[in-house]
Amino acid sequence: MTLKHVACLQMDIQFGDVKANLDHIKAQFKQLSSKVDTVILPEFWPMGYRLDMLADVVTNDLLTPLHTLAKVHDVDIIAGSIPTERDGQFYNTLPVIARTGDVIFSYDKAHLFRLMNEEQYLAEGKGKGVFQLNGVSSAAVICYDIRFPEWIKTQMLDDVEILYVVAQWPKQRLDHWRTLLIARAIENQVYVVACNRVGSDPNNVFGGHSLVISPWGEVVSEAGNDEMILEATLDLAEVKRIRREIPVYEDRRPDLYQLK
Ligand SMILES: O=C(O)CCC(=O)C(=O)O
Repeated sequence: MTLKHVACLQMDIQFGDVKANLDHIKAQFKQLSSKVDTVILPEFWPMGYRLDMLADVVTNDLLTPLHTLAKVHDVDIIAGSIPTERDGQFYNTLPVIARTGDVIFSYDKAHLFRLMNEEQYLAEGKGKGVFQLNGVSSAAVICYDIRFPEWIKTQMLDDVEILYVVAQWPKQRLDHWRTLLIARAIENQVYVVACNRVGSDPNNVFGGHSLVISPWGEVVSEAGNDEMILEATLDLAEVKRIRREIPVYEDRRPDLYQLK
């Protein structure tokens, strides 16, 4: 299968209101076109950056309704992120839910964003975000992670063709968002599918501009500042074509790279 049709749910997130956010997502799934095979949600969609609520939010069963949405709509879901708790610590966790309803993978945000106090509430993830989805080698990271090209490259070396990014990226640094995402697409020759939120919370205004970028760095589709569903078709044959044209993976010189 070389064609994929993705949909980013660029939504506003009600601060601390898990039920309202889940209801909104359920309503948005009813608006998807019949072509969509993969849906992407934003970071921390259950409650936004209401980090003092983590202990309360983790008591909600958020996966069961997502399993149902995946099965009923016959789509895979890159489920933004939700808070999880393990061994007495909270994580910013991105679950991947297959259309069968199974959680096939989950990734914990590796780089915690001090500007939003994440390090005071959350533990750092330790594993890569690489998984297979319907035979396509894919990766997923969360927001601030895109500022670390060596982290992204580490994952792309597993033959990744699509990089999913889920975010709550503030409007005031929207130029960084676009530039970093386009650079990650060009330097890794991958499709980038990035879902941001809109709206505001007591501390930030969020920038929207969810993006789908080709492995050549062209913007395939871009949202504005409003709530919307951003749909786009990816032709994965392009990844192989571009890697043949400019063989950056073969031309790498890891013997020269000292990143410690
Ligand atoms: O890196 C940035 O400017 C934004 C990062 C961010 O908002 C986050 O990781 O939640």
